[in-house]
Amino acid sequence: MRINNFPPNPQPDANLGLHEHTDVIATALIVTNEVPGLQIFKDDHWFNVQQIPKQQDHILTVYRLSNGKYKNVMHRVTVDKEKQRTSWPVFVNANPDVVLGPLPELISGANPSLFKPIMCKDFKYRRLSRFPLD
Ligand SMILES: O=C(O)CCC(=O)C(=O)O
Ligand SMILES: [Fe+2]
Repeated sequence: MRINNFPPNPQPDANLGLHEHTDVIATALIVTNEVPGLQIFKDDHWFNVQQIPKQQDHILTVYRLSNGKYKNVMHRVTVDKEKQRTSWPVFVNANPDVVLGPLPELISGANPSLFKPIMCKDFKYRRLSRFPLD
């Protein structure tokens, strides 16, 4: 779990709390203090994620498992002009000793594998170290 704190900022040109990124892990459950700010990138636009009271946002990082069909969600956080925003993302990691690769049932002659299998711990290390991946 991580705790993010985004103090308010009235300056419109300094309103980015967390730069655009994708998460490394399998799933992130994000609990917030219900101050909006999370945005996702889709079709060349940033969209505000609607806050559903007492619910969690769900970001799935299944790019490799789905052989590229489902993309990791690019997201960022903006800060509010007046209200402090706090979020508690709970990152659900894959088993480090499991091999991560496209699900075999998704691979065919017409849909060849885009990724080499890699141990989850090696994948996480390479992503966090910004080393190249296929
Ligand atoms: O605060 C949020 O809603 C998202 C935080 C986030 O993307 C992260 O900590 O990786
Ligand atoms: Fe994130």
